[in-house]
Amino acid sequence: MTIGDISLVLVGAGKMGGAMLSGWLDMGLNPANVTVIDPGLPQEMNQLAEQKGFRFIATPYGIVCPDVVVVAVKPQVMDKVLPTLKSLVGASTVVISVAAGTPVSAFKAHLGEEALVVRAMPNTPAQVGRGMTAAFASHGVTASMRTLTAALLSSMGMFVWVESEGQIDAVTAISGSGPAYVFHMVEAMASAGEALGLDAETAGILARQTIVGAGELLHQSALPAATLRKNVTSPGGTTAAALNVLMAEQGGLGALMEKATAAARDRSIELSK
Ligand SMILES: NC(=O)C1=CN([C@@H]2O[C@H](COP(=O)(O)OP(=O)(O)OC[C@H]3O[C@@H](n4cnc5c(N)ncnc54)[C@H](OP(=O)(O)O)[C@@H]3O)[C@@H](O)[C@H]2O)C=CC1
Ligand SMILES: O=C(O)[C@@H]1CCC=N1
Repeated sequence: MTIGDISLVLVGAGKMGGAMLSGWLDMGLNPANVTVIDPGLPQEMNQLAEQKGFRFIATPYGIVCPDVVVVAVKPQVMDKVLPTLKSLVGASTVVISVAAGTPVSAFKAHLGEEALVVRAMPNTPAQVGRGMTAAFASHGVTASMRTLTAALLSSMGMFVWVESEGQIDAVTAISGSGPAYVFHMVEAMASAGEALGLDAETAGILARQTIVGAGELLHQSALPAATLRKNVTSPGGTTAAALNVLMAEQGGLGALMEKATAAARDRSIELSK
């Protein structure tokens, strides 16, 4: 089965649901086979539905056993949303949840023990085909369903399976939330540029384009990040002066990143309770 043949219901048309949907439509998902459910009927998604030709409705009604149901609502509303999905999930429907925290057991509790659940953790660069998604397939998900899930999730960037559900908490902390860390780096570099005397507009352009360029270089180059870093760093030069601060064992970025990602991982675990 190719992505063009999949019948898909997306529950939750917010930032992540919308990003995935844009990516999938660009990659060949047939809009005629797509239904999006979101009670708020957000205006932006309404316009996209009219433009692309998929069905956009407020409540799950008149949908029978799609190949895939993707759940992209906040973990906090999951207990309210899942009971409304029981009637549309068939024996061969794969339920792919992208929610942080919500465990497979919560899906089975609402949809039935036999429900075929995949927990996936994408990120918003999926919107432009540069996503990173990792997923865990629960008991009962067959090889062909894994293939179908992998086809869908790898269509929006890179995709890997993880072998235990617990690893999804770490994935969430690194690649799920990760784009926000990079966007914050742009903000921090722009502020630092202003502090060094650049005007706000120029500092913003320099910071943003530096991250864009470094990201594209990482994308196009086969070299490890450490080598690309060394290629910028002249001995005794300006980069080395900055890296002495950023790579300091005490108070450097490494220690800060460990602390930040541990906080994200812990929050993911908390959300599962
Ligand atoms: N944003 C990200 O980068 C990532 C998010 N995720 C996960 O994706 C999920 C969604 O996050 P995000 O997109 O950021 O959140 P958003 O709030 O942007 O999106 C959630 C959407 O679900 C809608 N919704 C609420 N109740 C229902 C319902 N009963 N049926 C259908 N839709 C409903 C919300 O409507 P309303 O606003 O009107 O309540 C909203 O449009 C979360 O579980 C999050 O953990 C995973 C990876 C990355
Ligand atoms: O912030 C969150 O909880 C979600 C999960 C990963 C990215 N956004």
